[in-house]
Amino acid sequence: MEAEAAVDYLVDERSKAQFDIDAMKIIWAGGKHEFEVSDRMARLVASDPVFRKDNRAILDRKELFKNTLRKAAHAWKRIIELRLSEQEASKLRFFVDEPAYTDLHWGMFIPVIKGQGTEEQRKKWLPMAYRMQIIGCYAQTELGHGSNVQGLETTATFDPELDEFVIHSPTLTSSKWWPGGLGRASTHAVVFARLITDGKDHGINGFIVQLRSLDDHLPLPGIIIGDIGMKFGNGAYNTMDNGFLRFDHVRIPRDQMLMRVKQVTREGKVVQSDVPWQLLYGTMVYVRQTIVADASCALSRAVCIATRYSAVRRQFGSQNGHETQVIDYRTQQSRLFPLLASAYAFRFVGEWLKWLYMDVTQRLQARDFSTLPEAHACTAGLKSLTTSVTADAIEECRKLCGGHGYLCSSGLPELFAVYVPACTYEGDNIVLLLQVARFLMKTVSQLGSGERPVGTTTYLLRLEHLLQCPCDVQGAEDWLKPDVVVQLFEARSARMTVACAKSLSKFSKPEDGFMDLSADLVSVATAHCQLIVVSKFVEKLQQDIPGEGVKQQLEALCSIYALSLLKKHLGDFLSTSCITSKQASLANDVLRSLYSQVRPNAIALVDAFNYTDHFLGSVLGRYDGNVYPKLYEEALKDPLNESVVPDGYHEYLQPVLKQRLRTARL
Ligand SMILES: CCCCCCCC/C=C\CCCCCCCCCCCCC/C=C/C(=O)SCCNC(=O)CCNC(=O)[C@H](O)C(C)(C)COP(=O)(O)OP(=O)(O)OC[C@H]1O[C@@H](n2cnc3c(N)ncnc32)[C@H](O)[C@@H]1OP(=O)(O)O
Ligand SMILES: Cc1cc2nc3c(=O)[nH]c(=O)nc-3n(C[C@H](O)[C@H](O)[C@H](O)COP(=O)(O)OP(=O)(O)OC[C@H]3O[C@@H](n4cnc5c(N)ncnc54)[C@H](O)[C@@H]3O)c2cc1C
Repeated sequence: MEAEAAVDYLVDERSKAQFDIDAMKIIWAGGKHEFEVSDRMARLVASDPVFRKDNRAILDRKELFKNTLRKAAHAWKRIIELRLSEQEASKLRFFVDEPAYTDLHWGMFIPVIKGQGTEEQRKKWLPMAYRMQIIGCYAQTELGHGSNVQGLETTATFDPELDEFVIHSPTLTSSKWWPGGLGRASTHAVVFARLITDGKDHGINGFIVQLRSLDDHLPLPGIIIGDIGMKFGNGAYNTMDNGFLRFDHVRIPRDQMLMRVKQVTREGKVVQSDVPWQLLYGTMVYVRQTIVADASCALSRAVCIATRYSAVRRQFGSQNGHETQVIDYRTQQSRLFPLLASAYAFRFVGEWLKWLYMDVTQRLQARDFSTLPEAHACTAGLKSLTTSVTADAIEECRKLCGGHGYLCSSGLPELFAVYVPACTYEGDNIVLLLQVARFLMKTVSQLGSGERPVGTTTYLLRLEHLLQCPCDVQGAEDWLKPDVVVQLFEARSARMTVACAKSLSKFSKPEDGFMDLSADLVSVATAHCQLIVVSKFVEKLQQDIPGEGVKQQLEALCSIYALSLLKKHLGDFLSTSCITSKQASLANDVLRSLYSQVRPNAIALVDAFNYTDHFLGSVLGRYDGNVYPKLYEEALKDPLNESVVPDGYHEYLQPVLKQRLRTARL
C-alpha cells in the first residue's frame, strides 16, 4: 500500500467555520473547568495501552470479561495513584468506554444506600463501598417482573426470635435476573424483596445482602448465582456480567434492611416514616437523570462520525472537478442536521435536568416533598424521549455512512449494540411515558380545584389561551422567533392533553380508560417532553453565550431542532389546528435555509464535542478524515486475514471444489 501522508483531509472544511470553536467546546462541556477535566481525562485514557478497545468485537466472552476486570482494576489503580476527584474519575470511566460492574457499584449500589439507608447504615456501609472493599449491585428485576416493581416475588420475612430476615426465592419467576455486576463480580447486593412480618405483606423494600465470600469469592450458603449469558452484539454490553440470583432461606441481620422509608422494630412492628414511600424508587430517578446526560454523548458521537465521513465521502456529480461530497446532498442534510441539533438540545436539557435533580434532593433533605412528582415525570419522560431518539439516530448515522457504516471499524455497530438497552433498562420507555401521561392527566384534572401546576407544567395555567390561540406566523422569518415556537409547542401539548383527558372522562373506571387510550397517552407524553426540550434550548440561548458566532450557530440548531420536530409530527400540529398547511410549508422552507446556514459549520460543530480518535473508535469518524487507507489497515488486522488460505480449506472447501470439477467433467 502507498505510504500514508500526514494530511488533514478536513482542513478546508474546518477553515469554513464561522464561529469560535474553542468557545463552543466550553459550552458543550458545561464550563471551562469541565472542559479542562474532560480533555485531560480523554488524553490520559487514549495514551494508556491497557485501555485499548479496538479488539473487543473479536474477543470471546471469557477473554472479554477478564479484560474488563483488568481495565477496571487498572482504572482504580490510576484513580488512587493520581488522587483523582469524583468528577475526574467519572470522566475517566466515560472515556474508558466499557460497561463494567463498577457502573452498578458506583452508579446504583452506593446511591441506593445513600438514598434509602439511615444515617447509621450509611456510616457502616459507604466507607467500605467507597474503598471498593465490597462490590455491590442493584438487584431489583426478576425473571417474572421488571416494569411492575410492586409485583416482585422475592420475600424478606422477619424472624423476631433471631432478629433476622429470611430472604427467599419462592418461585422460578422470583429469581433475580438482569442486575449488572451480579453475575461474576459483586460481593454484595441491594435486593428488593417483599417485606413480611407476622404473616403480613408490607410491600417492597431494599435489603443489603452479602452474596459471595470476601476471602475466596465463593457464593455464600443458600445463594445460587451466575451470569445470564450473551447479549446483543459482539463486545458491546457483553463486558458486563448481568446475573441471576436465587435465595434459599438466606438469613441477614435486621439492620440490613434499608430503613429510611420503613422501619422494622426489634419486636417486628413496621413503622412508616414521614417521607413519601416513592423514595423507594429514588435511585431510579437519579439514574434516569444521568441517562439523559449520557444520551447527548452517545448521539453526538454517532453524529460526529457520520458528519465527518459525509464530508469525506464523494459520490456522483461534480464540484470544481471533484465528485459531490455527500454532505452537500439536501437529503443527507435533512437526515443528519436534525440529529446534530438534537445532540446539542439533549446536552442542554441534560444540564437542566441535573439542576432539577439537585434541587429536588436539597428540598427532600429539608423535608419539602412537593416537587418529587414533577422530578419523577421529567426524569422518566426525558429518559424515554432522549434514549429512543438516540437509539434510532445511531442506526440512522450508520445508514448515512452507507456500506462502510456496517463495518465494525466504523464504530457504529458496537455503539448501537451498547446503547439500545438504554431504551429498556431503568424503565421501559413506553412504561415511563405512561407515567408522564398519568402525571399530566392528574395535573389537568386538578386545575379546577385550585391546585397550581408547577415547573414544566406551568404553561397549563394558560390553558384557555392555549386551546384557541392561532399560530403567530405570517412570513417564513416568524418561524425563527423563539416565543412563537415555544407557544406553538405549548399549544400542541395542551390541546392533546385536554383531548385525552376528555376521552378518559367518558370511562366509568379510569383504569379502563388508561388501558384503552394508552397509545394516545404516549403521544401526549411525548408532546409534553418535546416541549420541555425545546423550551430548555430556548432558555439556554437567553443566557450569556460568549464567543464570536457561537450564539448564532446555537440559534440555528435550536430552530432546526424545533422545526424538524414540527415536520416529523405534522399530523399532531395540523389535527389540533395549531398551524395551517401554509404555515407548515413555510416552516419547511425555513428548515432548508437553516441547513444551508449550518453546512459550512458542520465539521466545526462536531469538532466542538472534542472527542479523541481513541474514544470515537471509528475509522470513518477520524479527525483527519484519512478514511480509505485506514479502512484497509483495519481489514488486514482481521483474524481471517492472518493466513492467505483460510483454516478449513482442506477439510471443507477443497473437497467441494474438487467435486465440482468432477461434475463438470461428466
Ligand atoms: C472498565 C472501566 C471501569 C472504570 C472504573 C472506574 C471507577 C469508577 C469511578 C467512578 C465512576 C462513576 C460511574 C458511574 C456510572 C453510572 C452509570 C449508571 C449506569 C446505569 C446502568 C443501568 C443499568 C440498569 C439498571 C436497571 O435497570 S435497575 C431496574 C430499573 N427498573 C425500573 O426502572 C422499573 C420501572 N418501573 C417503575 O419504575 C415502577 O414500577 C412504575 C412503572 C413507576 C410503576 O410503579 P407502581 O408503584 O406500580 O405504579 P403507579 O401506581 O403508577 O405509581 C404510584 C405513584 O408513585 C409515583 N411514582 C412512580 N415512580 C416514581 C418515582 N421513581 N419517583 C417518584 N414517584 C414515583 C407515581 O407517579 C404514582 O404517583 P401518584 O399516585 O401520585 O399518581
Ligand atoms: C442491559 C440491561 C441491564 C439491566 N440492568 C439491571 C440492573 O442492574 N438491575 C436491575 O434490577 N434490573 C436491570 N435490568 C432490567 C431492566 O430494568 C428491565 O428489563 C426493565 O425495567 C424492563 O422491564 P421488563 O424486562 O420487565 O419489561 P416488560 O415490562 O416485560 O416489557 C415487555 C413489553 O411490555 C410492555 N409493557 C409492560 N408493561 C406495560 C404497561 N403497563 N403498559 C403498556 N405496555 C407495557 C413494554 O413496553 C414492553 O414492550 C437491566 C436490563 C437490561 C436490558
